[in-house]
Amino acid sequence: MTVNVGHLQNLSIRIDSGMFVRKPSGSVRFLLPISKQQKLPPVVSAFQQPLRLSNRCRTISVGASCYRENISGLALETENFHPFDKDLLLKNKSQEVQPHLNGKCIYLVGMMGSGKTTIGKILAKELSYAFSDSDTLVEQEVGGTSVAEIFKLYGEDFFRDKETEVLRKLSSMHGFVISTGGGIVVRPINWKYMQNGISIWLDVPLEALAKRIAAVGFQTIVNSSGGEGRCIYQRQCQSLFRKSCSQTGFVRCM
Ligand SMILES: Nc1ncnc2c1ncn2[C@@H]1O[C@H](COP(=O)(O)OP(=O)(O)O)[C@@H](O)[C@H]1O
Ligand SMILES: O=C(O)C1=C[C@@H](OP(=O)(O)O)[C@@H](O)[C@H](O)C1
Repeated sequence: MTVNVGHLQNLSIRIDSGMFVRKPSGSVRFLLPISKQQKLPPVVSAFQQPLRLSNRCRTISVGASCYRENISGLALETENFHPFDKDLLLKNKSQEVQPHLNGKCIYLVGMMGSGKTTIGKILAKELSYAFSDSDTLVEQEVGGTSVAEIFKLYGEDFFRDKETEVLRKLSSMHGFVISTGGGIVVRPINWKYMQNGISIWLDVPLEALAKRIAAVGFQTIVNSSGGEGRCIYQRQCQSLFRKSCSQTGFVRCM
C-alpha cells in the first residue's frame, strides 16, 4: 500500500508509512520503507535537491531549513532544525497518513522499554484507532493470568503459541494500534500476520533501553539473571528486528 503525501512539505514522494521521531540531538527523523519492487521516481524535495530512494529504508527530514544526505545514504539529517514537540509531530504526521491507512492495523515492535505502549497510545488517539497490547490480549486468552505467571506456570513456548494466536485474530481486524511484546519477532509466523498491517520498529539504543528498564525496574521475564544475560538476549532480539526489517519492510524508527 502506498500513500501519496506529495503535498507534505511539497515532497513528491510516495511512502508506505512513516513516522517522525525526534533524535536526542534535536533533529527529527522521518522514516519510511521502500519495498524492493517499488520503482519510485527520484524525489525532488521542497529544497529542489533530487533524492534517489534506492534503499529499502530511508530517513528523510521534513520541515527543516536544509539537510544533507549522509554517506551511507540511509539517513538524512537536518541542520538548523527548529525542534518540534514530538507529540505535535506525531499528531501532524498521523493526520497526514490517517486517510490513507484504510484502517490497517499498526504494529509497534521493539525491545522491552522501547516505548511501544507510550507511543502506541498517542498514535491511537491521533488516528482515532483503538489501542491494544498483545501481552494483555494473551493474558485475556489465559483467563487473566499475568504474563509472568504464564511463563512460570506454562513456559515460554505456551506463551509464544498464545501470542501467535492473538496475532492471527488481529490480522483480520482493522483500526488498531498494537503494542507487541518484545519477543514477538522470534517467530517468523508472527511476521506473516503483522504484514496484514503496518509494522513500525522502535529501534532504541540498548544503552537507553537499559536506563529505562532500570528506571522502572521491569521484571525481566525472559532472563531473570538481568544484567549481562539480559543484554545478550536484547542483542539477539535486535538482530532479529534488523533481519525482519530487511525481509518484511518494517518501518524503522530510530
Ligand atoms: N521516547 C522516550 N523517551 C524516554 N523515555 C521513554 C520514551 N518512551 C517511553 N519511555 C519510558 O520508557 C519506559 C517504557 O515505555 P513503554 O512505552 O512501557 O515501553 P514498552 O511498551 O516498549 O515496553 C516507560 O517508563 C516510559 O515512560
Ligand atoms: O522480550 C520478551 O520476550 C518479552 C517482552 C514482554 O513484552 P514488553 O516488551 O512489552 O515488555 C512480554 O511479551 C514478555 O515478557 C516477553
